[in-house]
Amino acid sequence: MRKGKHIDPRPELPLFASSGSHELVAEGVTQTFLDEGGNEVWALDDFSLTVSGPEIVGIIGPSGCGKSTFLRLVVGLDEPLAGSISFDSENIAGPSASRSMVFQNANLFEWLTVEENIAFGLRATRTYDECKYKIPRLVRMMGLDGFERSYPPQISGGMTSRCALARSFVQNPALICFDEPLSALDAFTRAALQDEILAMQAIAHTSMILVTHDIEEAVYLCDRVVVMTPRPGRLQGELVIDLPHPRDRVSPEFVEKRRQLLAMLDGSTSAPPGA
Ligand SMILES: Nc1ncnc2c1ncn2[C@@H]1O[C@H](COP(=O)(O)OP(=O)(O)OP(=O)(O)O)[C@@H](O)[C@H]1O
Repeated sequence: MRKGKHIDPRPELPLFASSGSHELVAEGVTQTFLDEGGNEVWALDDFSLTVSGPEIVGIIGPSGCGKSTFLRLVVGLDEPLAGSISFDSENIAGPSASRSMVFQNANLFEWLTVEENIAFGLRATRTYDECKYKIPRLVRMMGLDGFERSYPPQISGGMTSRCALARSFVQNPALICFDEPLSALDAFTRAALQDEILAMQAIAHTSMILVTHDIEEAVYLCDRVVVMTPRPGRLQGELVIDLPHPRDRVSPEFVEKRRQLLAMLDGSTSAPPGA
């Protein structure tokens, strides 16, 4: 057999092995910070959210209402001041390979190549040797062939996002948190990456939480969208997006969901906090 980077070295081993039956339960989550002047900033207040199974849940809300704060709590980078967050009935006490995050700026390590970035989580958890067969597959799935040995400054914004997406999937997470992952991309690349996310989710059965400011992106990708109030972030409302995939962005049903979300967001920004 001819050897080369396009040959799958371990075709018998699974790339993803999620049962898709996971559950995140956040109840009454409250978080505060101290600003530079030592004043208390009330970021989240009594915020609750449940994400069950392989669904994509969008979170939208005014700037500063605590969306990123919530994602950091879910992936275990911070602890809530009050309330609880559990994943598969276990209290979240820190980061775990079962919950990954894709940041707005991709956060690739500039001193590592594309394939080393994708492999980073495997090395960190000492599972590289048994799981390195995934790297060429993820490279191919994400259209990064030929750029495996490139460094982040040498690749385009779209490739950077693809690399971050591949990295988020490498440890077979049950839940991925996306914090405005596509906001820096042009409309064409963004639309392509939205389809990549849907394709990966269909294969991996991953639960996803997507923070976005883009109403159309929320309607295109999500099974339901929660709308938050201005800071301190609370639940303002929720909209189920029960349109079949692939979604047609100009269909009357799609446009109507977009209108409903916009109306909810308008209500969120015009209502006084706590109303
Ligand atoms: N580490 C921190 N120290 C101090 N204040 C913080 C910290 N992290 C967040 N905040 C504050 O908490 C509030 C919520 O921030 P967060 O980033 O979660 O909002 P967001 O909804 O994600 O905003 P955006 O949509 O603009 O990204 C903001 O007022 C922010 O300044």
